[in-house]
Amino acid sequence: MTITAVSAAASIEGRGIVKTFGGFTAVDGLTLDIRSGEFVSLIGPSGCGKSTFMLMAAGLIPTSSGELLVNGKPLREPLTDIGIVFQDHLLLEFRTALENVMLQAEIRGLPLAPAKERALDLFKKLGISHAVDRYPKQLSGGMRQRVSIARALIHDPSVLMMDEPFGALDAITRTQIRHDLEMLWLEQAKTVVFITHSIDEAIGLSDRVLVMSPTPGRIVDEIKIELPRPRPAHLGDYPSFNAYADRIHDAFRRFGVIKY
Ligand SMILES: Nc1ncnc2c1ncn2[C@@H]1O[C@H](COP(=O)(O)OP(=O)(O)OP(=O)(O)O)[C@@H](O)[C@H]1O
Repeated sequence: MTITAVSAAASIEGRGIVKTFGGFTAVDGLTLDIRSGEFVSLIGPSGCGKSTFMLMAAGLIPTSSGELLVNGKPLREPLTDIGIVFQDHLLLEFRTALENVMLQAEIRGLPLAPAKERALDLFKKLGISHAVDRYPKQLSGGMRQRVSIARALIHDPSVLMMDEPFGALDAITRTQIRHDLEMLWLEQAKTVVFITHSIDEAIGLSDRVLVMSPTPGRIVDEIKIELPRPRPAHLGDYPSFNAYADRIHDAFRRFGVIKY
């Protein structure tokens, strides 16, 4: 099985990023460095500007001030070398799982035979080979998100952005899909920006967790996660997991997001 060569993973830097909508400041002076090939989670309360940051970092909406650099170059237009997974799978109901993934290849004008080979390989690695010819309504929520991940990776992008991709899934499915994503990332070495409300998910997946304040969003803590990979389903097996989780809870307590 051949897989298209892995493109170099991109670095993303934000320097004093501010985003206002009318008179409302959604993101306020966000500074961060996401290194090439790093898995970084942004965790923060609802409405703190996580998705807004992601859309800016993807070049889909402009910053109000501050600068975003991708591979050291100012970001001036939408990134194309990127795959995005949202909480909603956004699959076309009239296309099969494989056809949904191939749509990305078709739109990008990729040679279809190698793209199909890569799609089938991704389906296999994501444990959904049996579902290639099924339509979205014939898939479980977890399977649909796996198809969304395959669609985001079919063109071998250097950045994968994921906005609460597992937010609508049950806890058991989340535990397995988290592992599958980690294994895929270990193999494919993309830069991943992962937005989540889940402390387990952030610690279970990330090299670094960036904790955001309530609105207007700023980074208030940065936690390097030094747990071996692949990480277990039960993260509490590591005493340091509890220390990382406490630190995130403490940040939210400081800002009154958690009151007990
Ligand atoms: N296009 C827009 N126009 C006006 N306000 C907006 C717009 N987009 C986002 N906002 C506001 O900016 C703030 C941040 O929104 P954003 O969706 O980035 O938060 P979030 O942290 O991703 O939230 P959640 O975790 O609930 O998804 C919110 O108050 C939201 O209402």
